[in-house]
Amino acid sequence: MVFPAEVNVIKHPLVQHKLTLMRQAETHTQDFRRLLKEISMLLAYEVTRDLPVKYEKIRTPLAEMDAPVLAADKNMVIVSIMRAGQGLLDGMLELIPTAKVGHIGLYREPTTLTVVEYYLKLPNDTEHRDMLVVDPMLATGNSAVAAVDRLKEANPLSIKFVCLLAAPEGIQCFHEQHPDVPIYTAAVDERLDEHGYIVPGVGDAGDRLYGTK
Ligand SMILES: O=P(O)(O)OC[C@H]1O[C@H](OP(=O)(O)OP(=O)(O)O)[C@H](O)[C@@H]1O
Ligand SMILES: O=c1cc[nH]c(=O)[nH]1
Ligand SMILES: [Mg+2]
Repeated sequence: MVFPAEVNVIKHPLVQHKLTLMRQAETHTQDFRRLLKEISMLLAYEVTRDLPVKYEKIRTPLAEMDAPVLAADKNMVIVSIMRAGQGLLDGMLELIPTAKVGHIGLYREPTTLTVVEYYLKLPNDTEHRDMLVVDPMLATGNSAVAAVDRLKEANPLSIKFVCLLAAPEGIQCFHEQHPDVPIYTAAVDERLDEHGYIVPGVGDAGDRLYGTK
């Protein structure tokens, strides 16, 4: 499984407009969650551009035709990095309802920014599936690297990492460890602050999604 490293920034105006709304400090939980769901559908559209299709004979009201459908033998697994990954997962599943879902529970220890894994549950046929790993934030990159380290053990056909925002530091770290995994993001921000938060960013994605502190 070796692909060239890539960062795909989805510059579509709808994505950028919704991201701006999410960034604003006065945007409350309900709207933040709705906007992330809407953006995740648009990201899903971009990240699935190369899905294979096959042709099946169908009948419209007027004629028969060979029409494209998703090739059933190339189903996907979407893995959410909990907790904030859930905010991307929901929209993706609306667009790709046949995908199976895995969960990996990780949190960033706030002082050292190292990663603690607390949960892992994957479908048992992952080696026959293409995998999308979703988490809104790629900050230091530690969480994404730890997740993909673990998920590679399940030997999926391919892996793509999908986020809302990435910091240059996180992209570099991720590429060093996983040069074969392309990144899809709505924006690459300026930098990390001294607490490892993305600046200008959206703040703490999990807290803003679920109204915690
Ligand atoms: O690139 P990193 O520096 O590792 O930071 C990114 C991680 O931080 C956030 O999760 P958090 O640890 O806050 O957990 P939560 O989703 O449960 O809020 C975010 O959802 C990523 O998983
Ligand atoms: O800016 C950041 C960095 C890590 N996790 C977040 O939720 N936000
Ligand atoms: Mg958080």
